[in-house]
Amino acid sequence: MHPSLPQADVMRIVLCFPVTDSQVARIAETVPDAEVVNAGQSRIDELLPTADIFIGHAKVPVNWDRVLDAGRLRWIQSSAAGLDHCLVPGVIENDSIIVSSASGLFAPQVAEQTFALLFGVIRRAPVFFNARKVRDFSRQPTDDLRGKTVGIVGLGGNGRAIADILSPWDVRVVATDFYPVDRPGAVETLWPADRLNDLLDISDVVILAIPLNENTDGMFDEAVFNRMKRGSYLINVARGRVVRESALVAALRSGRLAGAGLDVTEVEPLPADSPLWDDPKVMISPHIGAQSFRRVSDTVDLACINLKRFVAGQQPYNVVDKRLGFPHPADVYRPCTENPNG
Ligand SMILES: NC(=O)c1ccc[n+]([C@@H]2O[C@H](COP(=O)([O-])OP(=O)(O)OC[C@H]3O[C@@H](n4cnc5c(N)ncnc54)[C@H](O)[C@@H]3O)[C@@H](O)[C@H]2O)c1
Ligand SMILES: O=C(O)[C@H](O)CO
Repeated sequence: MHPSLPQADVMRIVLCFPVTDSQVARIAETVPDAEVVNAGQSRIDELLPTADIFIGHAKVPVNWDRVLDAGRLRWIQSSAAGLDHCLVPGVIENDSIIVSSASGLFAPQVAEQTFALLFGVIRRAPVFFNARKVRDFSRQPTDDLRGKTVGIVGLGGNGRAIADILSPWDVRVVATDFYPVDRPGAVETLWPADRLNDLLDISDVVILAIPLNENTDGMFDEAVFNRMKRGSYLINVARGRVVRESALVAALRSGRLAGAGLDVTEVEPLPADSPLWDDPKVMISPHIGAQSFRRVSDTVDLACINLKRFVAGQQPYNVVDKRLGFPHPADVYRPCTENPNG
C-alpha cells in the first residue's frame, strides 16, 4: 500500500489547480466527511495514487501506471476543458473511473480571445504593432470582417460562445459538430462533423473549437488547407496538434491563407525558431484563451456542484465518453441553470 494512503473508508479528494486556502476550505465544507489535500503541481505525482477523486490538471508528468495499480481513483474532475492531460489509455480502459471536463466553463473568455486574434489578423495588427518599433507610419489597407462567412468547427461550449459574440457583426456563421443538434440562432447551418468540406468550401474564416483526440489529431493537414478558400483565415483556440504546423506554414507562404491567429501551437511554448513568430500574417498568444481572474473560482463552483452530485449518487455534469473526450450535450453543465452556492 502507498505510504500516504489514509483509512480506506475516508474519501480522499486530491486537488491540483491554483486554489487558495479559502477555496480548499469551501471544497472541504461541500463534502464534510472527506479529506481534501491540495497537492499542487509539486506533489501531484506522489499523491494522485492516494486519491478517490482528483480535481485539477497535472502539468507535470504523472505515473499513471502507479495510479491505476493503486486501484483507488474513481473520478477525475478536470479543471480544463481539454482532457488530453488525463485521458491516457489506462484511464480510458478502466471502467471504474469516470472523467468529467470543464467543457464550456471558460467559453466567454475563449470567445473574447478568439475575437482578439480574429480582429488582430484581419485588421493587420502584427504589421501595425511592429511599425511602432521601426517608427513606420505608412497606412496600408486592411481586410474587413463584415460580410464574411465564418465556419466554426466544434459547436460545444466555446463554439457556441464564439457564435454568440459574432452575431452582431454582419457575418454569416456556419458550423460542424459531432452532435449536430440544438442549432443556436446565431448559426445559420449546423452540419455533422463529416460535412467539414461543406464548411471549408464557403468559409472566409475557419475557427477551431474541437477537442484533441485520435480523430482530430493532425486534422488540419495539407489536404484540408488546400480545400480552404484562397485568402481565408484560420483561428485555432482548440489544441495545437489539431493543426499540422508545417502544412500551416506552407499554406501561409503560398497565400492560400491570408492569416492565422493561434492561441495554441503544436509544441508549447512555440519554439524560438518557428517561422510562425516572424510571419506578419500571424498573431500568437500563449494558450491564454481560458485565463482570466475568474477561472479558478468558476472551476471551484463547478467542482462543488459536481461533488454534491457525486456524493448524492448522481452523475456529475460534463462526464465524457472517454474514447471521444467530450460530453454529450445533454450532460453539459450550464452555469445559468445551477446556483453555485446552492
Ligand atoms: N485556448 C484555450 O485556452 C482553451 C480553453 C478551453 C478549451 N480549449 C480547447 O477547446 C476544446 C473545446 O472546448 P469546449 O469547452 O468548447 O469543449 P466542449 O466539450 O464543450 O465542446 C467540444 C465540441 O466539439 C465537438 N466535436 C468533437 N469532435 C468534433 C469533430 N471532429 N468535428 C466537429 N465537432 C466536433 C463536440 O461534439 C463538442 O460539441 C477543448 O477540448 C480544449 O482542447 C482551449
Ligand atoms: O482546455 C482548457 O480548458 C484550456 O486549454 C486550459 O487548459
